[in-house]
Amino acid sequence: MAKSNDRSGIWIVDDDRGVRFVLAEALRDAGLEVREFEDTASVRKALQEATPALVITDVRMPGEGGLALLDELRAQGIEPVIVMSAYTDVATTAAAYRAGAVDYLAKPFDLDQALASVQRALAEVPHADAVSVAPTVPAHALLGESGPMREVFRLIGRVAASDLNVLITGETGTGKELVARALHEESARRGKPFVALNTAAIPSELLESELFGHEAGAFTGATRRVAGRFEQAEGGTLFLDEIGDMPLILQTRLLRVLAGGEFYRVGGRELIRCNVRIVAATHQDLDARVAAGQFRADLKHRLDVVRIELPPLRQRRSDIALLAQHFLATAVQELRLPPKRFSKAALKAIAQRDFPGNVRELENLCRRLAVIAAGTEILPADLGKSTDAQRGDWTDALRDWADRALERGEADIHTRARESLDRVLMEAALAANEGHRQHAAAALGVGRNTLTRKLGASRTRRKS
Ligand SMILES: Nc1ncnc2c1ncn2[C@@H]1O[C@H](COP(=O)(O)OP(=O)(O)OP(=O)(O)O)[C@@H](O)[C@H]1O
Repeated sequence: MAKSNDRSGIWIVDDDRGVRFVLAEALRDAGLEVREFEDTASVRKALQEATPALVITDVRMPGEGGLALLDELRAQGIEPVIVMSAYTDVATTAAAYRAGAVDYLAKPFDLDQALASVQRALAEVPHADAVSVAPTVPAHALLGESGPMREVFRLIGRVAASDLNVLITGETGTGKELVARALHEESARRGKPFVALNTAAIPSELLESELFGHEAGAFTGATRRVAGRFEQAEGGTLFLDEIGDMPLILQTRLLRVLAGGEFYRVGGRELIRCNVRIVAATHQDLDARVAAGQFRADLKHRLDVVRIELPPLRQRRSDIALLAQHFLATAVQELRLPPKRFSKAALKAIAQRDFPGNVRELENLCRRLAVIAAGTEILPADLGKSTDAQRGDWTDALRDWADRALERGEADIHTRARESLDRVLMEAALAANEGHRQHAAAALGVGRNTLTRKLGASRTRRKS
């Protein structure tokens, strides 16, 4: 068959179906054409008929690995190639760049980071018009009919067009990132990048280079110049999530950049001017952190020009039915399940629940119901099943937590999970034994010293 000269589409090569799916969905959401491959053999076959605009490949796969494919692609003049891998050792990374990769995504990666990398790479492709590149991920609908949400919509409408910095506050899962995207989409910056960075998920020693980029040779392993989030967001909006957790030293650096509108890359000498709107978010009480000396008052003033407070879901129960129906329909469609709907009684029962994890928790519940409810109509009894499943098997909740933490690339997941496990067990045992340590230790089947040591560790950590 004749091979077309058009370079079209992004080809994703990974034996892990989950990674392929998530990445492909994100790229399609951004308006890009995507093909998925589970091994290099199927890529070689497809190359006989078509030429991709860009290839994103995993390194280690059963059979032939991604680096061999890179050689082959280079021989055919097919560039750029982005490599992704869970192996971030210097040898693998260096081998990928030597073989001609333009970027290296360390798994688990942040989807915004992957998208930014793809867009940078596509900008280099000679016939890039063969691929439709949407500059931003389209905003997902921010739903709500309750009084508090109407107030949020009104505020978004009022401040979006201004270039004022916005601080969004609210408990976890209340939709802070969605509000930030809505602010961007409703502003004149729409069409320019929306770049999100969770400052709490990045080790503090990497945060500076993540924000401002670095030059080749700036530190060990910095083999080439990398643009930071500020540069990636040029002309658009930079969303700094969990700003309350930003280390003080970086708060100082950020403040200087916001005040002066210019910065240096790490290890760089060229002063870079930036035009970026900052939207920050936090689930913490920023005023309390300022009072405690953990957050700079002057930085807070810069960020907190307009404040949007997202109420927890339990304070806007009238939104629950609308959201639940939306999430159920979306889950059914995504998972390709037969259509399902809530009975009136089930919707009423859901609306009466408290959701400590807010909209995200409701979304997870609806996804679970989409899978486990037997009939086409979800009944109150199905909710019971879902709760029992959660209560009976806490590993489901742990799994949800781990999935989320991994997706966000958070650090020290294992340590934090162990600490939570210890804390929950100890608190439960102490409560059940009226605070009597010896009895609590005996009930848990651990020694008293172990209990005391762990209690001490958990207290210190919570204070810090
Ligand atoms: N009003 C809403 N309408 C539709 N979906 C929503 C709404 N609010 C939140 N969601 C969905 O709930 C999930 C959590 O929202 P989001 O990530 O914006 O919360 P967040 O407050 O930024 O959470 P965190 O503080 O944990 O980062 C997302 O999947 C989002 O799409």
